[in-house]
Amino acid sequence: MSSDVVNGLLPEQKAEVLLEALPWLQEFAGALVVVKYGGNAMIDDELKAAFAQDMVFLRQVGLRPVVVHGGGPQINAMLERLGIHSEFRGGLRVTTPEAMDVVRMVLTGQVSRELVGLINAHGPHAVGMSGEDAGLFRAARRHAVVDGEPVDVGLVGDVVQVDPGAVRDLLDAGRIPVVSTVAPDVDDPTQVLNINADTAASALAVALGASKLIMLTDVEGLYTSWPDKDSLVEEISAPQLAALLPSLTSGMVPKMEACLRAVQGGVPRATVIDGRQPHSVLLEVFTTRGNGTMVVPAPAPATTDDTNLSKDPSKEDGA
Ligand SMILES: Nc1ncnc2c1ncn2[C@@H]1O[C@H](COP(=O)(O)OP(=O)(O)O)[C@@H](O)[C@H]1O
Ligand SMILES: CC(=O)N[C@@H](CCC(=O)OP(=O)(O)O)C(=O)O
Repeated sequence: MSSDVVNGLLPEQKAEVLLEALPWLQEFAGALVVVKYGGNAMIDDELKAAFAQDMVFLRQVGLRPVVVHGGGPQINAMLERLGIHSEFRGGLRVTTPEAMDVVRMVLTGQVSRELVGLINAHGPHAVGMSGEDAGLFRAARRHAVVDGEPVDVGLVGDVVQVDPGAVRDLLDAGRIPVVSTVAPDVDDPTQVLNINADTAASALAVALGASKLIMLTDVEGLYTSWPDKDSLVEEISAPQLAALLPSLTSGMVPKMEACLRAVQGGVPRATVIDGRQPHSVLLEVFTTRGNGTMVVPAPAPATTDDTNLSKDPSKEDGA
């Protein structure tokens, strides 16, 4: 809502907007929330600045946000500039040693710096750190799975150890940690691996015992039969998601796998939201309807129509 729109509201309407946040402020007081900011949702400067404002807002009202960022499109752009070929298999970048240098440079040296700067425009809140810092992550080489078959994707890892001590120290000092997802290989710490940011955010959320994992992407949420717009899912339980996973494709595979792992690891909810909407995080945390797709541990209590995961517009209209 622009300030013009807000100024156009009656005082009682302004109060109503603020009051809608009250139960959520109470529920999330002190809550640790891991927010994964995908490169595809870093569309323009205004949107990135709005995201930074949201992080400061969360911190200022007593939550403890931890940012884990991606940067896939930004890595693509740099690889292209340098004339290095790159492709994705099963949602993961095939990472050669040459590409790995670029991944590390772009994530830690470019995207992290930009987000830290945008947050710190509001005060000395953000501190950037890589998965390499203070033993935060250790990773093991992983394969992608394409058509049920394992595929070698090079220097790509999955987080197998998390030492969240440094992140906790920063949170305890009132800071906002901003994490980039490069990690040493557990079998050869001199080798760094490229970690999909969804995967890393999930591992960190579990290790920190986060109250919530929020994933910002460039789509409204999970569609059960992509790209059928009527198949957008509002809420899905871990068992339902586990059954759906083999049918998912491209970037949704690591993203929904990450949500599932987070919830199975004890995070009470993981949401995928549309980062193209300015202030999508504030809307997700502090409004009653929220937005996007929420993954929860157990199926919601049965309703008259408990087979349909999709939003039913007729119900939204109160019909
Ligand atoms: N079932 C699905 N539901 C929603 N999006 C899907 C689905 N299958 C594929 N996609 C694609 O996945 C993209 C999000 O994944 P990705 O590009 O990796 O995002 P990010 O950069 O935010 O991690 C969407 O823009 C959409 O094009
Ligand atoms: C292994 C792998 O695919 N790593 C990702 C890391 C960045 C990322 O995950 O960025 P988004 O969240 O913007 O997609 C990559 O190289 O693009």
